[in-house]
Amino acid sequence: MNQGLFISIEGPEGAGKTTIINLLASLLGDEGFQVVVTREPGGIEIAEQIRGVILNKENTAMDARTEALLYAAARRQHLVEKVRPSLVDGKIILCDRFIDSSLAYQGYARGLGIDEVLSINQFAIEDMMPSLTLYFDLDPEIGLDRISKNSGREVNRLDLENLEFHQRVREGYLLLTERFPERIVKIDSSKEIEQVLQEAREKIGQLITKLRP
Ligand SMILES: Nc1ncnc2c1ncn2[C@@H]1O[C@H](COP(=O)(O)OP(=O)(O)OP(=O)(O)O)[C@@H](O)[C@H]1O
Ligand SMILES: Cc1cn([C@H]2C[C@H](O)[C@@H](COP(=O)(O)O)O2)c(=O)[nH]c1=O
Repeated sequence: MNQGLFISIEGPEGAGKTTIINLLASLLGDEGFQVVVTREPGGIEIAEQIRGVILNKENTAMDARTEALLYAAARRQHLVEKVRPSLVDGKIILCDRFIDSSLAYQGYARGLGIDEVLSINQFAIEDMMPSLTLYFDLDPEIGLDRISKNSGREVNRLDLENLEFHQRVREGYLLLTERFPERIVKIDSSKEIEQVLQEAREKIGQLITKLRP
């Protein structure tokens, strides 16, 4: 039985996902909620190993379908080992990226097809979807500029794709917000961090009343 709350946070590179997740976790923790911060691909040992393979800059020969399958495999393991048990324990899970990243990056931007990528992911996740997805919308030029100034962040294989690719990622996300309006909420992440945080906290608000400690 799921008693917690599964929330995914999505958006292009540099949209502010990690920044806002950490601030949200701190806010919600102060309010007495048990919060798990995690990420995809990764979050547990096996999935972090898969992350290493996918994002390795040397792996330039990686086929798009191989890439999609590796993301789905990492997702499966992470779900089984971390997301599901945390939900059963009644925790709020803030997950930095989930299935919509695969739909936007592999399905749309790589051109594999949103429905094709959805179908391999349905095998991986069965029926485990987030109750809410916060999509941080940002012009990729601004996002790439932000991460280029963040010297602590390692550049990965996906970052090295050209601007057109990152623009398609954004288009893909925008299509997803139209397709799944009951789940995905769009937030303008070109605003100041405090404003983005406040909006994200408000969107989570209605859902967490039942978990209030
Ligand atoms: N609203 C904002 N306005 C200006 N700068 C921001 C904002 N949000 C985050 N930043 C800065 O942008 C950079 C990228 O932020 P962050 O790492 O949170 O993005 P991200 O979406 O997690 O990126 P990625 O998915 O590419 O790792 C950081 O240096 C962060 O301080
Ligand atoms: C889950 C997932 C991720 N990606 C891409 C998106 C980013 O370019 C990297 C992850 O790096 P981050 O700094 O942790 O955001 O992987 C993807 O293409 N497909 C996916 O399913």
